Amino acid sequence: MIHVQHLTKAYEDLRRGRFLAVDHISFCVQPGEIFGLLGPNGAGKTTVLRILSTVLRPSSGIATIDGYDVSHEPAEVRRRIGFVSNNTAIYDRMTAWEMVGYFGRLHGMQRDELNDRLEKLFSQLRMNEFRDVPGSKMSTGMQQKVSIARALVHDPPVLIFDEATLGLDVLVARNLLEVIRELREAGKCLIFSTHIMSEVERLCDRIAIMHRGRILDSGTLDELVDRHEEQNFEELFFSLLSEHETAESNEQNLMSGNYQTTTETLATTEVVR
Ligand SMILES: Nc1ncnc2c1ncn2[C@@H]1O[C@H](COP(=O)(O)OP(=O)(O)OP(=O)(O)O)[C@@H](O)[C@H]1O
Repeated sequence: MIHVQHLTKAYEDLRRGRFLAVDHISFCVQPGEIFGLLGPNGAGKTTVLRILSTVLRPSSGIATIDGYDVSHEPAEVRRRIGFVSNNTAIYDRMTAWEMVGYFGRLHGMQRDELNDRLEKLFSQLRMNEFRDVPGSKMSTGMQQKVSIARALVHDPPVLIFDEATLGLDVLVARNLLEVIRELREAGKCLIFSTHIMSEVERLCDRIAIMHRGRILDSGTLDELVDRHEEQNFEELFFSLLSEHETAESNEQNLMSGNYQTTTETLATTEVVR
């Protein structure tokens, strides 16, 4: 359903010059699967998700959703995706019902079809008790549900969650993860970015660990832990990041003739940790 091949996004800024925010990454996600992108701030997760949702154009590489290319067929891609972030951008004066309906109309849904869909969504997401509450009076949990309903209103097969639990209290975040699991059961294809390890551990079928634009490794939780012979996921995560940083600094040192072996540098890293 989602296919990404050698995807790259280059940026330029005053401090770093030209650099790759996304550096030749590849992965696929199937229907009925939750794929987690895990990485620290600046890893490139949002950039990948913005490319998938057609907001940004890649510098090179290919990304398709249901066979449609994000660069060449953006309208077809947008019909097939829903995007949820932590920025709910709820309109103060619209009620929950009006807001989700408004997005349905933007997707070209006709009145009868839209009403049926809203009834279904509001009961599925348990939103009926606040269907007439305006945005200005909604709790954070209500706002987050509206933003999910808005992303689901046109019944897309693919859902993209970008740090969607950021800033939510524990209970609301837990409910959101529950909704995501239900969407998987309904056969949706889900991609979920976070910097919180426990979320991917609890939720994701497969995980890609991202750092400085690259996917360092990907697989199921068990595959990752086995492959790297680490005690647990946390150890594995930090050791992958530190190996990558060592390799990068060795590359730079090599240029300046100040080369250290990976083992030597890693040993130093262990002590620092
Ligand atoms: N428009 C831009 N111009 C230049 N650099 C950018 C731009 N947008 C993002 N970046 C840089 O690209 C890198 C990846 O950013 P991105 O937002 O994708 O990371 P992230 O993994 O989502 O992290 P975060 O959780 O902090 O958003 C970062 O180094 C960021 O500073």
